[in-house]
Amino acid sequence: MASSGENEETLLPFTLSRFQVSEDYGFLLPNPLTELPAPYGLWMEIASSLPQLIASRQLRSRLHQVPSRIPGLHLAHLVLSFLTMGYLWQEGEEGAVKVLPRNLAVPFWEVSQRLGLPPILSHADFVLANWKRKTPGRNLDPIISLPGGESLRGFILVTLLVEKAAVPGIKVLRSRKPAGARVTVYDLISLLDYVDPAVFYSVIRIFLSGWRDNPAMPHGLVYQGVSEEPLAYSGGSAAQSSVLHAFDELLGIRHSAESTAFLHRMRDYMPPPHRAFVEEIQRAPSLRQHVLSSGNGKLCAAFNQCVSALTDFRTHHIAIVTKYITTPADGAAKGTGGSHIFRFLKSVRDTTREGMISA
Ligand code: HEM
Repeated sequence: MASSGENEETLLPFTLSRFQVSEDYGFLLPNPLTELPAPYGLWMEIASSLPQLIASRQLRSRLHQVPSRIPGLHLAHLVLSFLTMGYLWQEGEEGAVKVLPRNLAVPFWEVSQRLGLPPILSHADFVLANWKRKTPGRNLDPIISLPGGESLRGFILVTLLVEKAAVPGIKVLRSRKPAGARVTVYDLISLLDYVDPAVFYSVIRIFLSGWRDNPAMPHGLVYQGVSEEPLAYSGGSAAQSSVLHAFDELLGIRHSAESTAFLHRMRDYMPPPHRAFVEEIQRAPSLRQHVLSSGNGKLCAAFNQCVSALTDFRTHHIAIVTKYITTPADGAAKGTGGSHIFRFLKSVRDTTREGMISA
């Protein structure tokens, strides 16, 4: 079923409301709000004393105290990204639209600019910002869902638990002290058994698809009111998670030029502070070099254990991708990010293994 945002736009009637012109108030904003919701209270408080603050020359110092972070932006991006994916893929791959309407595109673009995130659903939305406790201290649930039922919930939560399980490892990166807890990523990934491969392939994969290197949207997407030229962005993928990027950099893993180009492009989909974290580790003095030059056997063994765990994770992940993409697709593998996935995943796994220090 072909439905185009452009056609719908040309059919719209010439009504006042379409142009935000009121029947009763004309160009005036009807019934303007007089209070901002709680997080913006400080702006309101300062604004209501503007003449006094200017007269006493205190305005600048007061404004310097206002936090630059606008609360709620992550939730806004999460919501708009899910709405956008729903809008795009409502009719499946064959019925994708070419234009994102202005009322979604403009706020999504503005919120994305503020956060330094791309205007598409990324791992940062799908997983990092998309969790809540069902009851305080109890089970977790995604905040927003797409079609896919319990399989979608399982997929989001398992990926989230992998992020959580990596926390001791991330702390080591910062403090350089031993973690004291071993990441049980395999056990977590086994929980993917709750995700039905057929549902993943035919439903979840579609809603995570982007509009770059995607035959269903070869020309990208026009963000109406933002750009007349179509824009191309990759879909959501855990390749955008900072965890593996950080561990790769710490252990000095060097992937092939092609894989590195893809993985570095995925860094553009990370929240900028997380990208900066990964880059900081990349710039730090080489741990591998330190271990090598120490001549300490125990240190070498510990280092190799880390590389081996990372290799095993990637081997396990290849088996998962076979189960969830190759098998349901009957051999015609397509990546959620549109890469030649097996060549890529195996190359990344093999170059990880090559990071071992030989005795
Ligand atoms: C149903 C489960 C899963 C499927 C079908 C799947 C699929 C894929 C695919 C197709 C790629 C290639 C890049 C792309 O096309 O975007 C990829 C990459 C990646 N995935 Fe998954 N994935 C799954 C679960 C997970 C989980 C739970 C994690 C853990 C956080 C994860 C971590 C990664 C990472 C880190 C990469 C980048 C390649 C690497 O660094 O080895 N994936 N995945």
